[in-house]
Amino acid sequence: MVDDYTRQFREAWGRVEQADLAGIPMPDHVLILGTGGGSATAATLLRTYLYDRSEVPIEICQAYQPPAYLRRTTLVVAVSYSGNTQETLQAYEQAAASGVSAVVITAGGELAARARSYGHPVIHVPGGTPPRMAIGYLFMALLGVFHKLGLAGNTGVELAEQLGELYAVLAEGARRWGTAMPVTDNEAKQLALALRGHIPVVYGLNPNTGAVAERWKRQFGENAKVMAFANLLPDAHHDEAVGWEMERELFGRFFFILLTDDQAPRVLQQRVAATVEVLRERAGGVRVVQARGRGRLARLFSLVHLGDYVSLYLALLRGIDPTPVPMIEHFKAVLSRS
Ligand SMILES: O=P(O)(O)OC[C@H]1O[C@](O)(CO)[C@@H](O)[C@@H]1O
Repeated sequence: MVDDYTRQFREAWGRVEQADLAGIPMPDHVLILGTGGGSATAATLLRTYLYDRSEVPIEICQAYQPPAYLRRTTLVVAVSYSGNTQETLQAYEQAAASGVSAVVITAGGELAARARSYGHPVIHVPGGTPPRMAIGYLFMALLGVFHKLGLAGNTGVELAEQLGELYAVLAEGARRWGTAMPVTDNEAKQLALALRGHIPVVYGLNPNTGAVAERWKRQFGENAKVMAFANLLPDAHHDEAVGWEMERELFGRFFFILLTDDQAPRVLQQRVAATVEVLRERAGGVRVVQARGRGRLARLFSLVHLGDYVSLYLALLRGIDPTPVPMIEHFKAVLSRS
C-alpha cells in the first residue's frame, strides 16, 4: 500500500473530479466530522494545506456531537472510510437532522446508507484497506470537495502543478524508503532502528508540519503498537520544554523527531536548532527530518510517507504485524455490548 501511494492519490483525484456537488450552496465555514488515523488525519492535513489559502474557517469534530453553531451557512463534510465509526455516525446524524448541507466521503457502511436517505452527495472511495492506509483516497476526496466548491484558494493550473509534484514525490519516496533500498541508504530503516527501545516524541512546526507530527504519532500507535507523543513548536517551548529537566534516566527513554520545513518562517527554524541543542545533551536521541519538494502538498506528504515507512519498519523490528489493531477492536466490542 505504502509503496503504491502514487497510484492511490492519482486514482482518488480522478474519482473526485466526477463527483456532482452542484446542489451544495456556498458555505461560510466548514465542519469536518471524522476520527482516527485516516479520516481525522486527512482533515488535519487538509486544514494545514489550506491554512494560508482558504478564507473559510475549517473545524474538525472528532466528538459524538457537533458544536452548537451549526446553521444554514455551515457545510458539514462527514468522512469515515469504513462508514461505521460510532462518533462520526452520531455527529452526522445530529448535523443532518438539523438540516445543514452535507457531503459524505466513505467506502460504504452505515454512513453511505444514511447519506442516501438524507439525499446528501456521497463520494465513494474504494474499500479494502485499513482506513489509515487509505489516506490518499480520503485526503484527495476532501481536497476535491473544497476545490469544486471554490474553497481551496488556488487556480486549477497551480493545483495541477502541485498534484503533479505530489505524485512524483510519492514515487520518489517509495524508491528511497522502500524495502529494496538497503539500510545504509534508507533513512526510514535507519530511523526505525534508532527508535528501538525508545518512546517516540514527534514535534511538528505550527502550522507547517504539525498535522504530520500527529500522523506519525498515530502510525506509531496503530502500525508499530508503540505509545508515542506529538506536539508543536513553538507551543512546546512554552510548557512541555520545562519537563525536559526531568530525571535523566527517564528522559533518556524519549527519542525526539523534529519534522521541519525549510520554507517555514526563519523563527521556527531557529527554534528547531535551539531545541536540538538542548535535547542532544539529555534525550535518548534526536533526529531532524526535512520536508522534500517545492509545493506545500508535496512537502506535507513527503513527511507523511516517510513516517508511514518508519512505523512499518518499527513494527517489523518488533516482530509485530502492523495491520491488526486489537486494542481498537477491544473498545468497539466493549461499546457494542453497552
Ligand atoms: O471512520 P474510519 O475512517 O473508518 O476510521 C475508523 C478507524 O480507522 C483507524 O484509522 C484504523 O485504521 C482507527 O484509527 C479508527 O478506529
